[in-house]
Amino acid sequence: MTIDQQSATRIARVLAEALPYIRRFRGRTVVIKYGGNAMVDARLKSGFARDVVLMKLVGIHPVVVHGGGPQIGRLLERIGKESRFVDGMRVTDAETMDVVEMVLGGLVNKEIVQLIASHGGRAVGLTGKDGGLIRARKLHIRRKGPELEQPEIIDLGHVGEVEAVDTGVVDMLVAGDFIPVIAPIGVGEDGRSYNINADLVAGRVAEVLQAEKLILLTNTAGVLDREGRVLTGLGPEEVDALIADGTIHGGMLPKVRCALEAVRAGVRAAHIIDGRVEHAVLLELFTDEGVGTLIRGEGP
Ligand SMILES: Nc1ncnc2c1ncn2[C@@H]1O[C@H](COP(=O)(O)OP(=O)(O)O)[C@@H](O)[C@H]1O
Ligand SMILES: CC(=O)N[C@@H](CCC(=O)OP(=O)(O)O)C(=O)O
Repeated sequence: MTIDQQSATRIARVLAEALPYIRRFRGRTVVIKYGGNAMVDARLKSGFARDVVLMKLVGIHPVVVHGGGPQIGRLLERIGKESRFVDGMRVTDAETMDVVEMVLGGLVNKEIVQLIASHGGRAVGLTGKDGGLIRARKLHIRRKGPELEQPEIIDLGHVGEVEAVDTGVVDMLVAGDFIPVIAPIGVGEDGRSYNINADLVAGRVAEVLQAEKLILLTNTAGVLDREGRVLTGLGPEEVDALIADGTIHGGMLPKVRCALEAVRAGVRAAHIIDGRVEHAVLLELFTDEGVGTLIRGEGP
């Protein structure tokens, strides 16, 4: 194959820009949360898989945690069940839990594993049940309305939060040059399955692995202000204010919360980026500008 002068110059420029980042991140772990809303078409899914395989090729260790909320919603709709969310969390009764487990642990997980395989990578799909990866406990949401004296406790059914992460199985896969692909299902002490928001799982996995980066791929350009502009360099105070005035709500709530937790707990950086942009992950990793919203820890 021959390449023309213009393409050769462009490739050389891209490589020169990427090289310092490749050197910096080699041997380090990057946790990528692949949201269901970012899995929109075959071209984008393929681009995502290619990026993950390329990272591995240059010596970075990607660990994928995926969502699949819209995919769960579609199957529930087919069986005549309505989806209901509280603060971005799906209310999950026993029947919904079965659907969640089938869609996340089966359909979506294996689709991503296969996508990575078709681009030359070796991925292994896991749920939090495999190798004792994610111990969960029931999540209780507390809400304090202006008219309430005591906070109201909302029962979301089989919705969990992460109690503990044992990354033994992930470490083993990474050491064997595999790419772990994790579905956000945890198991309680009682042996019950829990549906956990994928952002929360990604954040905790990144923490325990002390990842270089946590990258959350979603369907917006990042965290947006009321005028729709992308905000970046957000710390705890800014995030609190944006939640309080309602600018950040719904599905963006668990993202910003887990990103803040992760950077507080030692993950070097957390980013919320647009999964609808082709090669968004590589643009974030390997360009000076990066993309989307950077979440920072304490201080300016
Ligand atoms: N300030 C905000 N900036 C961007 N998106 C926001 C904001 N507040 C709420 N959202 C909502 O959060 C959604 C992303 O969360 P979610 O639907 O759970 O995506 P994912 O499937 O990627 O986890 C956006 O599509 C948007 O509707
Ligand atoms: C408790 C809870 O809400 N769990 C999520 C798990 C999937 C998920 O997080 O998917 P996205 O990342 O695509 O939103 C759900 O049932 O939709």
